[in-house]
Amino acid sequence: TEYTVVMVRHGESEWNKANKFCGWFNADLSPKGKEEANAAGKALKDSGYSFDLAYTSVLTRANETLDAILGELGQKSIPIKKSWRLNERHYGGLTGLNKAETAKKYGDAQVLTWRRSFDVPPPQMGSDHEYYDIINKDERYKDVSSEDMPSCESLELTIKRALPYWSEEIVPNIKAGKKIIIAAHGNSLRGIVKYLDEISDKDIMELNLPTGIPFYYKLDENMKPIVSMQFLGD
Ligand SMILES: CC(=O)Oc1ccccc1S(=O)(=O)Nc1cc2c(c(O)c1O)C(=O)c1ccccc1C2=O
Repeated sequence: TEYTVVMVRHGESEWNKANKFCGWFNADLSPKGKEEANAAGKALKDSGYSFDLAYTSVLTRANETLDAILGELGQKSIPIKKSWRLNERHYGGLTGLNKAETAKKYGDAQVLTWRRSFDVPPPQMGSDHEYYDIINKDERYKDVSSEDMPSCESLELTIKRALPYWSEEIVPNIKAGKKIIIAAHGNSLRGIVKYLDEISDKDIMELNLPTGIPFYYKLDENMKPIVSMQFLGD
């Protein structure tokens, strides 16, 4: 038995364009990001893909990417399951800062440490942070327990909260024979990919998934990759 699952990182967001840490801030796709999403849908359509079930985060940029893809496929009626566990990494107090502001506020050495660390979180987002209320009071998180709600995340913590969703929610549906697409974020998809291909902590930090280009895994009955991270159009 062989299962195919498709994954795609959302297209460029308005904050990516401004090189600002976005994380759990709910930025929209930029016009370019929308174009990327449409192109992803066309690529999947041209390759003859169709899906029974879709997964995404609770963030609009991923939801819009999925919506554009399903629109291209004429499959807007399939069930879509959303979870905060597929959200982007939470950048805590860095949320909203751009490169210059980050370096100015924390210094290049600290930035370099953060960039190179798998388990070092950025500073927490305090309740005085300008984006604290818009994130923590968002309806999207009404069912998330307060101990699950992060104030910042290392890549390690991001992966730790994403993987249970893969194993407990997505895998059973793959095994049930559902054709699945996951539209999520760079770091939540890193978690799934790291687990599937048994990638080291060090190597996963080198892996930057391109935006808006779908890739698939072919998995055997034990969910072991037969084909890993095959990008469409390759
Ligand atoms: C390409 C770019 O301008 O990246 C930005 C964007 C905003 C701030 C800093 C930068 S940077 O040029 O220092 N590069 C840069 C900086 C960083 C990261 C990163 O992946 C990166 O590429 C992180 O993952 C990261 C993770 C957790 C805390 C801080 C950083 C961080 O400070």
